[in-house]
Amino acid sequence: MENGAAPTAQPVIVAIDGPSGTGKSSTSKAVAAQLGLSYLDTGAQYRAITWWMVTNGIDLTDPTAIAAVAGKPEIVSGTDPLAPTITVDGYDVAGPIRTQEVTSKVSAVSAVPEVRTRITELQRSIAAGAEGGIVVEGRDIGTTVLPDADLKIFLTASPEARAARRSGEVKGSDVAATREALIQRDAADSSRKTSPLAKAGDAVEVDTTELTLAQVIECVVTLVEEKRAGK
Ligand SMILES: Nc1ncnc2c1ncn2[C@@H]1O[C@H](COP(=O)(O)OP(=O)(O)O)[C@@H](O)[C@H]1O
Ligand SMILES: Nc1ccn([C@H]2C[C@H](O)[C@@H](COP(=O)(O)OP(=O)(O)O)O2)c(=O)n1
Repeated sequence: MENGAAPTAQPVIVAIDGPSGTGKSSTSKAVAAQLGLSYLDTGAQYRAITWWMVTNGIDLTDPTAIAAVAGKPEIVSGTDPLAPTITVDGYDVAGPIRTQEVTSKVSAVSAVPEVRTRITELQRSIAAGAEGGIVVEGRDIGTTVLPDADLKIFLTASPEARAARRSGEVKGSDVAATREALIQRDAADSSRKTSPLAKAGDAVEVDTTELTLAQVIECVVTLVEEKRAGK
């Protein structure tokens, strides 16, 4: 410190990407809570805009129809990792965005460039406004939304582990069917033209297949602390 001022923790921006069921949400929330950072679930935003389109009867087989209304819904994300929230036009959609119908349609909606431009702008403004720093999780955060993030993590896990985790959340669900649906959604998200699901060249890849959630959290917290210490 040149002028003798006490060192302060710089706001840190952490990008966590990866396919469904790799542990992005649980890890990001816990890391943010532990380190006093904000938290943003970008998948919830794509789910929210999809929910609005379904509710308003938009033809989701027609990208032009989706693009025409992409600017209409007002999506607001609350970034407290202990109580994240999401509303559309003031309506709490935390529950409705997790239905099977929304899950099966979100890849089609999120592939439309006008949707991505709109949601990406929103994500960047939330990250810029997070004074203490933020953990942002999604599919294209390290590659497109926040390419200058201080730390980028790419989580992976075998399709079997991911399907077992997801089925564990829904009573009576079929692991084989869940696995097929996950694989299909990954393929759609990875093959779209605009900012597909991809690992940034400078991201640290963590395979969580054989790790407990606590181990993944510890690993990411250590990586953030090392970054902050300038290692
Ligand atoms: N390493 C892990 N081992 C076992 N279960 C996990 C692990 N990471 C996450 N989970 C569980 O798997 C499910 C999906 O995790 P989630 O964080 O929602 O993944 P994502 O956000 O990548 O889709 C949750 O029920 C979560 O508790
Ligand atoms: N940054 C992001 C985040 C999610 N998406 C899209 C693609 C994903 O299939 C859906 C839903 O994401 P979400 O993270 O909620 O999915 P899971 O809960 O991990 O199954 O949104 C995206 O295109 N870009």
